[in-house]
Amino acid sequence: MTFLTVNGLSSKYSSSKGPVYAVDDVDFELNDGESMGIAGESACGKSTLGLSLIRMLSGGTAEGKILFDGVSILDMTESKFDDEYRWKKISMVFQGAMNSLDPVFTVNEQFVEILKEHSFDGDSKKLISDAMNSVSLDESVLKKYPHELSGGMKQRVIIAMSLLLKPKFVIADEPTTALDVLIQAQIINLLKSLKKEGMSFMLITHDLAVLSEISDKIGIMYGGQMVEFGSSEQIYKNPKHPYTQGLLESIPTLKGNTPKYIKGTPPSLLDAPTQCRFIERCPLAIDKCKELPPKFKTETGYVRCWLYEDEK
Ligand SMILES: Nc1ncnc2c1ncn2[C@@H]1O[C@H](COP(=O)(O)OP(=O)(O)OP(=O)(O)O)[C@@H](O)[C@H]1O
Repeated sequence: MTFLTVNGLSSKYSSSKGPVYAVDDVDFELNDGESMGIAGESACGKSTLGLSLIRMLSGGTAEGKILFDGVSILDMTESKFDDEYRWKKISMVFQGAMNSLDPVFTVNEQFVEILKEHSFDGDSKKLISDAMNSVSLDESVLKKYPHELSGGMKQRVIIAMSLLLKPKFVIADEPTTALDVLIQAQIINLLKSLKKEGMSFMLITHDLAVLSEISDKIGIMYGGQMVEFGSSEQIYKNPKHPYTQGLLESIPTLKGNTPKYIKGTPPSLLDAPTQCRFIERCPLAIDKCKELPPKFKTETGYVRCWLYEDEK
């Protein structure tokens, strides 16, 4: 069963230079138990997509359709969304959040504070203990202050906080960035085991290699658009968009192949898209690319590239 349907999602910020088109006309679907990876270069709209889903765009607005278990969450009042959805059904691990744990409170005090904010009046000890267990942290950690924890432990605490109210869907924005590779692997394994228990993730990262482990589906973002969406198997084995191909070729391999890089820089998001966003950097660009490509259907999703027009 599909639990998340996103259709024509566009999110804008206002800035002194005019609107920033951070997410433009994004579509995707996720079924129960499925997880999704979002990859793309810096500033291509990945975090904005996640923030749109949890309705936490500061200084921004989102339009389009987001159906969560069949209910349109963009049409709902803020108080209904806050009471029933945010943190309870959909939660988010914010980018760099492990550095924002409050240094003067113990881990337990920070958990209790979250529950207070949600006016939780049930068995808070059990809820906190469940969250700690789900991230394999010993309960002795609850008495510690953030400075007494390693980076990996802090990140687990942050993930435990996002799981506290037992959400179905967790958006994890760069949860492994700034961690060493062994700790990165631990965090990915943790997400994998939570996924086995039925939780769905949206894992946002620059790093396509990290996604392969837990994503059933992958969305590749470029210049605010999801330029390709499909099953992770298809994206890895048969990437269609020249940007996806370039991104995959830029992953270093142990075989010693020199990783390629994509020349040039991404477009400014201050201009609304009128042509293919990748045209300036695309080795396969044709005249038609001066028109904005629609989403062409692929075996498992879609690609925004004129090269696939005839495969409609
Ligand atoms: N609050 C804001 N106000 C104005 N512009 C913003 C705001 N937040 C983000 N942006 C702009 O929106 C665009 C997309 O940013 P976003 O953080 O979503 O990208 P990202 O792909 O997550 O980047 P990174 O990988 O570096 O985290 C960028 O141009 C950014 O400068």
